[in-house]
Amino acid sequence: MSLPRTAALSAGRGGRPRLLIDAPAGSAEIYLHGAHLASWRPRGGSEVLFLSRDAVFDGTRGIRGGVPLCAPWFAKGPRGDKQPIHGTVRLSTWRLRSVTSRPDGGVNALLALESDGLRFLYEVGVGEELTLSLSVRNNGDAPRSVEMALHSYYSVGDVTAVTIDGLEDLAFWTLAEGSDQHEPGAVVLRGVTDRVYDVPATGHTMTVNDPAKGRRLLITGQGTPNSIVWNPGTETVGTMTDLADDEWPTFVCVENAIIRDNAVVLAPGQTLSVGTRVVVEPLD
Ligand SMILES: O=P(O)(O)OC[C@H]1O[C@@H](O)[C@H](O)[C@@H](O)[C@@H]1O
Repeated sequence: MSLPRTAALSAGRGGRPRLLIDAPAGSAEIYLHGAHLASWRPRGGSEVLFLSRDAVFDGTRGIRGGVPLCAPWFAKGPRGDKQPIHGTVRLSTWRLRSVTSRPDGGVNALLALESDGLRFLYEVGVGEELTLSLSVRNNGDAPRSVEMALHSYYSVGDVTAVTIDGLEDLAFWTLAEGSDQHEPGAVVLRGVTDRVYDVPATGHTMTVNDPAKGRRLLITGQGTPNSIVWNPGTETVGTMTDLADDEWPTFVCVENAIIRDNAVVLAPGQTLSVGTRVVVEPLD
């Protein structure tokens, strides 16, 4: 496979193969382990994604930060009986299928994975905007239940000062508060936050306002009727060996997903696609 001059395959952290993209419209780093986007910078801008300094790159677990892919299930699956947590694809080594330059100065990278009768394709569009498109096809001969999440970790200046627009009055559930919770106004993160929202599946935008970095992130889902907002806070950060104790204020996970009651049963030959688009703007 030939690569454009704006991309190179090389050994990254832990000697793991990763694709480096340095194109006129933006740069990125994608590990083949988990098809894990670990970095994205629009040209002239700063890093958008969070990556823990304690992230593990030995292939035994998902990389803490960036954009882990959760599939073919999320957490322990719709019935709570699946392992490993968040599915197998973030632990699998993907194949790089193609890397192409775009006329707008961006680059598209396409990765593929065949796993347990499912064929995954993942396109990462790197430029002034970030586009992530993940599809799964049931290549087996029996129906398969599938969940997927683009588990994005965004770098923020101070998570306690962050507000998230676009989720006001939408129903969410948490383990602590139960289901069908509602909150008026923007989401403010106070302590451990782990919410699953029901949102319009396509074209719904959430805005992460980050005054400490002076920017906002506009995150728009495609085929994703759930959004997850997660930050471990001081309460749970200590239980995580691949996240440093002082890092929780510096990121927020805002995930586009299709999980739980929205899990899809794919007939043989059927495909399910989800996506996310991220745009960075200065905060006025
Ligand atoms: O530690 P993991 O498996 O990467 O999961 C991190 C978090 O991922 C979030 O999506 C979940 O809602 C949280 O419950 C979970 O703690």
